[in-house]
Amino acid sequence: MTENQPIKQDELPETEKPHSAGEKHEERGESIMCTSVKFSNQDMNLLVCELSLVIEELNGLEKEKTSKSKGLNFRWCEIITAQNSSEKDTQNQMLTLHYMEKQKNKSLRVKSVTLKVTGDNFDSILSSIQDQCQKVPNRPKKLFVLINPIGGNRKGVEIYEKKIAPIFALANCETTVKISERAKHALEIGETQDFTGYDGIICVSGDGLYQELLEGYLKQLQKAHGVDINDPKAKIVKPNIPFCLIPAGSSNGTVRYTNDGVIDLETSALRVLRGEIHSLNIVTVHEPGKIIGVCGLAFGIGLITDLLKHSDERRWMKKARYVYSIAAVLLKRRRMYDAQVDYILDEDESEGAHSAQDGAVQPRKEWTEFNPDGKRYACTAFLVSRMVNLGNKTIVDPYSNSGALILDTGCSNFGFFKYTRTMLGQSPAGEIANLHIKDKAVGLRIKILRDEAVSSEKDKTVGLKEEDAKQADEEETGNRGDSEGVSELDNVAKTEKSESSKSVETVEPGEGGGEVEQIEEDSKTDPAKGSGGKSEAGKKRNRKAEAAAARDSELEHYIYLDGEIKRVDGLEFECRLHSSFVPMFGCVASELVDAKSE
Ligand SMILES: Nc1ncnc2c1ncn2[C@@H]1O[C@H](COP(=O)(O)OP(=O)(O)OP(=O)(O)O)[C@@H](O)[C@H]1O
Repeated sequence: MTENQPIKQDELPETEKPHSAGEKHEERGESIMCTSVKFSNQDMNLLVCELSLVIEELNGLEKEKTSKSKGLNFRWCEIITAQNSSEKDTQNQMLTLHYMEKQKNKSLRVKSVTLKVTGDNFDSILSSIQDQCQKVPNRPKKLFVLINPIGGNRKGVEIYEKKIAPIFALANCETTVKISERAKHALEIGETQDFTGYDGIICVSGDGLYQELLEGYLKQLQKAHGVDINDPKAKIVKPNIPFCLIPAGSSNGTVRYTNDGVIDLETSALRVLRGEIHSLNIVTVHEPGKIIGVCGLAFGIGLITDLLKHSDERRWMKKARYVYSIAAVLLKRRRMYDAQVDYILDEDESEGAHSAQDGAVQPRKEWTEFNPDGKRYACTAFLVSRMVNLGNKTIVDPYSNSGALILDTGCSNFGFFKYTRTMLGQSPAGEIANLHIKDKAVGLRIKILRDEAVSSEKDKTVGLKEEDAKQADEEETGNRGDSEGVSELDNVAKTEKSESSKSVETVEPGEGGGEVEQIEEDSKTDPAKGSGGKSEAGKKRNRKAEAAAARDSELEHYIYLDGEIKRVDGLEFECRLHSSFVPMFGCVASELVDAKSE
């Protein structure tokens, strides 16, 4: 495979196990060469065929008609290579076949079998097998490898050297290996590296490094083709070198979705050799006039960002920070924001609002405004893949031509948990009050509106630094001590329990809006609490209100991109989904294959 050849997609057969020689016999194709071998102490034939490598009993063809013959039938994509292992047995000509085998848990493992060649054409049979291995469609000959040394549990380099490099070496893949030296280094590498001649780009990392490398590479590609990547309507050029992620990150979402749920180092490396390629959607995220990110999993604003930022600031709490932040943000400081949201749906996928041929954005539909009363949101998220409802569970289809929008206009905590469980593959959530799901989304525009009254209140506090906002936050959640933290978590459980016993509760828009509204309300009835209040309690409340407003203004400037939070200056974003865009070594989830064949 060379860089400019079209990638042969989805060409490979679905099964991944060598078959007994009698099964699927028709799939072996024409015989190219044959020799006699000893296998399991039996005299057998070794046949190099067009489609497969067959080890079968002598006269297997005739025998097969009457009884099931012993032996194996490997597709070429399953054979890694063949080696001369005669040095282990100088009296005989020994040939070792290295192949991949699918395990019960869907992972792939390297296996070997050694045969004594009793025929007199040892050298030619060996080179014939090696030739066939080189001809496997999409099996790379030259790979570019980028390792994140600090991703996940910081073992990227060790993982690559011990587990991955030997597999690529076995398959005679030439590799160029680089280690990212700092944050965003991958972006620079993507923009500047000459990828000519590479048949695959391998990221030994989590999702973050891969997204950075991809973004840089896309920028390089568009520049070379004179396409303005900053324009959300531009037909951006697709990469034609397939990617693969070796899961060395923390969450490894891309690997999960593209590898049938298997997050396993060896399996990912073997997927590269197997050469099965499917293309993933991406979403480009733009501010007016400029691209600000590329995502392969999800984009979000609001609750999802607030949660991540809250927990990021408490890294010292280790894993407990997630539970703590969920409790703190959901129960105490749920922020609502005003926004105008517009979207485009790909309602007729058969015709395709997006052309799968060139990845161009060709929406046939106009933007539709999503217009709930009051335009208030707790969260807006754009999932890059569709969630497919399989009845008893949901599954992410990363190869669908569209994504899903989640518009939370103030759903209850229980609704939020219920939907989160759905996204993790549990049973479909069904209707949830104030949670609006738009399936087959291909475009999203968000403009955060800053209400004049609130805005002027916030503007007064703009001078307050982020630290002041944090301090207010700490006053509310951080300084209450462990026992109170625990009791808050208890409350989560209680809330969940009580809410689960009734029908989904509707939260009025603004109810979760935090303390600002509450204080404004209080000030109407209690002058001491109002802005003119002179009492110490009143002043303290005012200070807290100002700090909370500053914090909310601050949070309005954070967006969520594939698990990372990013600070941006503007309040207006446009997201465009580019379907079937990034070629990725992987497979289709078995449940989706089953569902489609039903
Ligand atoms: N040498 C380095 N020093 C500091 N940061 C780095 C270095 N190399 C890469 N990074 C940064 O590490 C960040 C996270 O990388 P990555 O996604 O690989 O791991 P992760 O966050 O643990 O996994 P996941 O994204 O799956 O949760 C990226 O944003 C990247 O910029």
